[in-house]
Amino acid sequence: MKILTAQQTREADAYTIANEPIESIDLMERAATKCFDWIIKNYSSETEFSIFCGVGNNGGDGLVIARLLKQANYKVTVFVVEFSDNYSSDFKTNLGRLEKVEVNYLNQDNSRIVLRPNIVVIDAIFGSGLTRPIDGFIAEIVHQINKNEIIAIDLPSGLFAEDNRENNFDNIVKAKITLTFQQPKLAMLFPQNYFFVGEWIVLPIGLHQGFIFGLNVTNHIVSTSDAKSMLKPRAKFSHKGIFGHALLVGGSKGKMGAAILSAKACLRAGVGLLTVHLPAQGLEIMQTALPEAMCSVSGENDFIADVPDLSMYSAIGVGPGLGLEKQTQNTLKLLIQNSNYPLVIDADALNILAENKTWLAFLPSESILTPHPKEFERLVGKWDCDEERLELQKQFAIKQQVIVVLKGANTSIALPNGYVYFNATGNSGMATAGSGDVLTGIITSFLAQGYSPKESAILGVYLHGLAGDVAKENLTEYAMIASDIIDAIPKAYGWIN
Ligand SMILES: NC(=O)C1=CN([C@@H]2O[C@H](COP(=O)(O)OP(=O)(O)OC[C@H]3O[C@@H](n4cnc5c(N)ncnc54)[C@H](O)[C@@H]3O)[C@@H](O)[C@H]2O)[C@@H](O)CC1
Ligand SMILES: [K+]
Repeated sequence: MKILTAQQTREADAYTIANEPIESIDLMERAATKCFDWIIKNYSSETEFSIFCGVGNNGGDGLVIARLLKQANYKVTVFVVEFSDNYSSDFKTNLGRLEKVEVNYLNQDNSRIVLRPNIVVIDAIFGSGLTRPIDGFIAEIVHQINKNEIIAIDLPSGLFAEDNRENNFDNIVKAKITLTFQQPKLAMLFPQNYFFVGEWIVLPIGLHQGFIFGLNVTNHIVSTSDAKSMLKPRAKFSHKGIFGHALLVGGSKGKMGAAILSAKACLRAGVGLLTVHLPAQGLEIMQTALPEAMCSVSGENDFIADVPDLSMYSAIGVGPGLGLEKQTQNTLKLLIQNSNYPLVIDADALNILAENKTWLAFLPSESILTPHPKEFERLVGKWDCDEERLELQKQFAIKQQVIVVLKGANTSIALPNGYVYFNATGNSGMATAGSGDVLTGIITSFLAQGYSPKESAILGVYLHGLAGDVAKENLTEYAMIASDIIDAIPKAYGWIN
């Protein structure tokens, strides 16, 4: 699904109004009704709401929500934040439609409000029309409402939809929930903005699909239907050769577990055959833990010191538990030089690359690198904010012609053409030892099965997160461990299909 900029959203709104049988005022009614439906499902009729409305169309949404909540017998008070006397036309119309609701006007001379702590605030001061950071009396209002529980409409007021580098972070609404129209905004996907956005929920409002289809957009979010359309059916008369033969290179003394987790995930994700190349001491451990995996044994006992014959594999993943021994580093160099197709590179393999940056130029194109933020920093240096981090990620992917999977909440996947896909599955329970090894196994599995590198990265990250969500449901995000994510892969496949 495309992530439109605020400007593109305005164009899509305008195009929809011009080309569909819907008036602007009715589109507002539709959008606000979606919010109302969500609110009444999640808040009991005892709840008291104070709705803070600007005088643009975001405020117009707030007025419609006020009317609908009042009609449903909720206690509602409206505060109009008069930042201008130029009310939008749909705002005016909806102010006229509001009946039996107390309306208070706040402005430069009168910005004092008294809010009891149990009141739930609906924030409809600014949406995508914000043009400069909030200041003055509006900032004072924001500070006051931030003490209460807040549901933000479209965007938390004060947050720009894309780039907040020039913003004043003291004057932004801190929502618990953001009900956003049609698609998440880029800023909502940055960890730094979680503090303001809270959980976001997308409410489709039926913007013109043909128009959106034609837009050139670099940022995307992976939806369930995107994942579903990528997943290939398994033909009835299949044999294991059809689903590829993966090679995983990993493991060293004390770190065999990482290789096992990766190998097990690779098999669970559906590869036909798997060989693990590991140090001699790992042979018995692997064969006992995972009888389904074949083993290729390196000459050294404690670490990997040579590259096996690569001719029979359809994909290679390297890194889990690899260690940083000098001979292992040389092995990685040889692997990069000798592989004719993209590699999946993770963990210690990334750390070795960070120490030997000249090797980056020799990576097979479309190789998939899966760093967490610290590993990515070792590759590209420090950044000041999430916007800058995204820029570094894109530039790295374009320059090296690789796919960069930057792990975290909303893992982002940058492609060699500069396009970025954000993932929305997963939870904080996945911040646990071995979770990354599991991801490497899954992505390598998809590559081996014949998925393109782009599909392997996107689908791999999606399935990994979804399996994490299954595990959370069964075990809570406090108690789940990486093996649980592997065990949850079958059910996660069921959720996609
Ligand atoms: N047909 C549509 O266009 C739809 C729009 N919708 C709503 O409309 C919103 C966008 O509405 P608008 O474009 O009217 O924009 P907003 O309602 O976000 O606010 C726009 C006004 O705020 C002023 N402003 C911006 N930053 C300011 C600041 N820091 N201090 C003081 N004034 C400032 C602008 O000059 C402008 O007059 C969306 O976020 C969404 O909530 C929805 O109703 C769905 C349909
Ligand atoms: K808002």
